[in-house]
Amino acid sequence: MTQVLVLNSGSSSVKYRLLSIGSGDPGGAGNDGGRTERLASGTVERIGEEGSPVADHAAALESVADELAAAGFGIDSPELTAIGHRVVHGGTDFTRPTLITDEVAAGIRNLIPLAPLHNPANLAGIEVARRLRPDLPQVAVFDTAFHATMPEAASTYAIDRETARRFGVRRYGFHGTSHAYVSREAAALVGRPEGNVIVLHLGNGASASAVSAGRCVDTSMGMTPLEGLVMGTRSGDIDPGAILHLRRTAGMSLAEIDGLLNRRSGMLGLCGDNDMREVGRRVAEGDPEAELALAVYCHRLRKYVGAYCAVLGTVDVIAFTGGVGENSVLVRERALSGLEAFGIVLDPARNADGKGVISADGSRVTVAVVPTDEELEIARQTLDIISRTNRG
Ligand SMILES: Nc1ncnc2c1ncn2[C@@H]1O[C@H](COP(=O)(O)OP(=O)(O)O)[C@@H](O)[C@H]1O
Ligand SMILES: CC(=O)OP(=O)(O)O
Ligand SMILES: [Mg+2]
Repeated sequence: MTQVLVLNSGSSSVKYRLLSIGSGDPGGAGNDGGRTERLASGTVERIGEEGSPVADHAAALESVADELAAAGFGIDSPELTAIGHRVVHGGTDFTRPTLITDEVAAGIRNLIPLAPLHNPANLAGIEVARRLRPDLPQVAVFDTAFHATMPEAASTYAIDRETARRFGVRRYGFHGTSHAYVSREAAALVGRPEGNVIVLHLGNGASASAVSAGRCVDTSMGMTPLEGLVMGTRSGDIDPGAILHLRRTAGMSLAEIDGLLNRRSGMLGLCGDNDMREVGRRVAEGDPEAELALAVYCHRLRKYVGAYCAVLGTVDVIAFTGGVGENSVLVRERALSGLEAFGIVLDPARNADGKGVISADGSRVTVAVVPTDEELEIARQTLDIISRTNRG
């Protein structure tokens, strides 16, 4: 048995999970034959927020170590084999899980301008974990990796080629660990591992992907995790002309525009709440601001579903995942309403239940709720790299 600690350091939280993984499962895809056991897990939240006891990521990692110790697992345990880290942006340099060295850490640091909300947090987690356990192999698993196989037609922005090349302006895509895991699970659910899948990962950040035979062919996030769907605090798609207008005519600084689009937009900007549970409550009370916010959110989602039906040609299964995707009956219902002509028909009772298949028996496309498990996927990929490294 080997133990792997997975750290998913977000901008304001650190999720951790300690897993025991049987030696027969060195991390490959597919089922783990029940050999994987969750020993401990948790989330340290509200990092750096006003009044929070957790000042920064270093303090958060100390809390993680304390919580593990309280559960009977010291972070200094000799049984710990490796630490796997989620890293959001891998750029073009990192398209596979990578053993972390000083050079790799520097590479992740160089990518901060492309993911200013995420890479600093990921890096902080890596630095503290390496300080606590310099003896252990630590592996970075990149959100961008799964999307590296996107066709050029999907990854290329239609701007001057030379400028794009010089400054790395292209589409990378994110949440790849989740899209990889969920698309595989969804394809298996309908017995079509080579099938076509649309994954809707709806968390605080949100993205859609179109996956064919296990390969990502398009995704809604782009060069940064700002493009695409409406999110908790991010705008998603917006006319770049609007940004020029805010700069030129409204005189906003780039920092102000950055703050606007990344932190004061999305559901928060539209209605003052970024928690979909609260939005749902307000919609039930007939609150017009919340109603418009939900309408914008679901309209954008429906557009991407339609677009990815076109990109894929045929669709076997649509999978909802992430905190909103797994829990919001309302979002699933609104996003897929009116798509009967596409062969997409929900079963209201199954949708309300929200477990597994939620489409009607006659629906040509299967719709399912598929809980994501980024931590398990990161643990598998971490062990996979380590066993490869050990084999030479
Ligand atoms: N029961 C629920 N109904 C609707 N939304 C929910 C529910 N539970 C959680 N959510 C939403 O899930 C979102 C967080 O999703 P999650 O995947 O945990 O985020 P993260 O991107 O931080 O991993 C929040 O917007 C929250 O409102
Ligand atoms: C890339 C991204 O948006 O991640 P998260 O959903 O964790 O913010
Ligand atoms: Mg998430």
